[in-house]
Amino acid sequence: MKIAFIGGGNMAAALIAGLANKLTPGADIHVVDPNADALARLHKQFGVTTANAIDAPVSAADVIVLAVKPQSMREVAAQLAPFVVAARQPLIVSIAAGIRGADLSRWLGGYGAIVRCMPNTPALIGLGVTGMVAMAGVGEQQRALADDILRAVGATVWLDDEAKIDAVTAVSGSGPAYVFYFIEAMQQAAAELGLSEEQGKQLALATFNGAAQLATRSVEPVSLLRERVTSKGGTTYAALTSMEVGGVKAAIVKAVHAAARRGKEMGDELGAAD
Ligand SMILES: NC(=O)C1=CN([C@@H]2O[C@H](COP(=O)(O)OP(=O)(O)OC[C@H]3O[C@@H](n4cnc5c(N)ncnc54)[C@H](OP(=O)(O)O)[C@@H]3O)[C@@H](O)[C@H]2O)C=CC1
Ligand SMILES: O=C(O)[C@@H]1CCC=N1
Repeated sequence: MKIAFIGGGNMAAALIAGLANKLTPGADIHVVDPNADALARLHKQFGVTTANAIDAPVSAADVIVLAVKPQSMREVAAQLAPFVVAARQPLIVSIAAGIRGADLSRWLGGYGAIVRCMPNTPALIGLGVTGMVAMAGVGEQQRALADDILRAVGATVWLDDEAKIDAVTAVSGSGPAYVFYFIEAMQQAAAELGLSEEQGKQLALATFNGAAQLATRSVEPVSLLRERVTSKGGTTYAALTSMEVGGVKAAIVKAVHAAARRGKEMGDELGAAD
């Protein structure tokens, strides 16, 4: 299977790391990006072929992954349109936040074989999760192909309604950043309490890994697992009370809503009719 990536930045690199020489040989992955350093790194690491502008190997691809910034998508789609027409019905996979399938299809000259995906960066180590929705022009085989690609880098969750992808973006697309933010806060507190940087890192990361695994493997709700840590009048109670007083949970819920709103807003702004 030949896969072309338009855009070879952070998220493309995470996906390529999971796919190259696993689902398909590195040499069957072609990456287009104006940034020569990014291309050199990807070529060296994974053996992918590269180009600084859309070229013939893109037309030869079975799957074209659009991994540029949402703000670049319209221009890139216009550049890509003649190559898609020349090709044999490739599957287009867009990972851009906000960009709606109908807008992308219009920019591609009415091309409809588009799957809209929202992966996340743990794809880099095969532990990603991707929300996906197929546009009406996607056949069963292409839908299965999209699923194979994203399952090579983690789990997939199919949606029946494209509007829900803004929620996926807010929860799991952006989600790793919230987790890293929480880990940073734990590490800062560890340092303030006199632990070394290394000790704080080890304790915070092992706690996140352990708690996430416990929650994943447990049949019980996460709230019950939380209660089991919280002894009456004890240390966890003191911490959680402080978080409640500080409005931490409400702030997190509000933040996730802000991300979802931003996704919709980007769709409105960037997809506005020509
Ligand atoms: N980062 C994440 O966690 C996630 C990102 N996404 C989505 O993935 C997409 C890419 O994000 P991310 O990887 O973070 O962004 P990056 O900025 O890291 O990557 C985008 C890349 O596209 C390149 N580029 C710009 N214009 C073109 C062009 N005309 N043709 C080919 N390549 C071009 C950029 O080059 P240059 O830097 O020189 O402009 C850059 O290397 C976005 O749409 C984002 O919404 C989705 C899920 C998660
Ligand atoms: O921040 C963003 O817009 C992208 C989409 C999800 C994660 N990063």
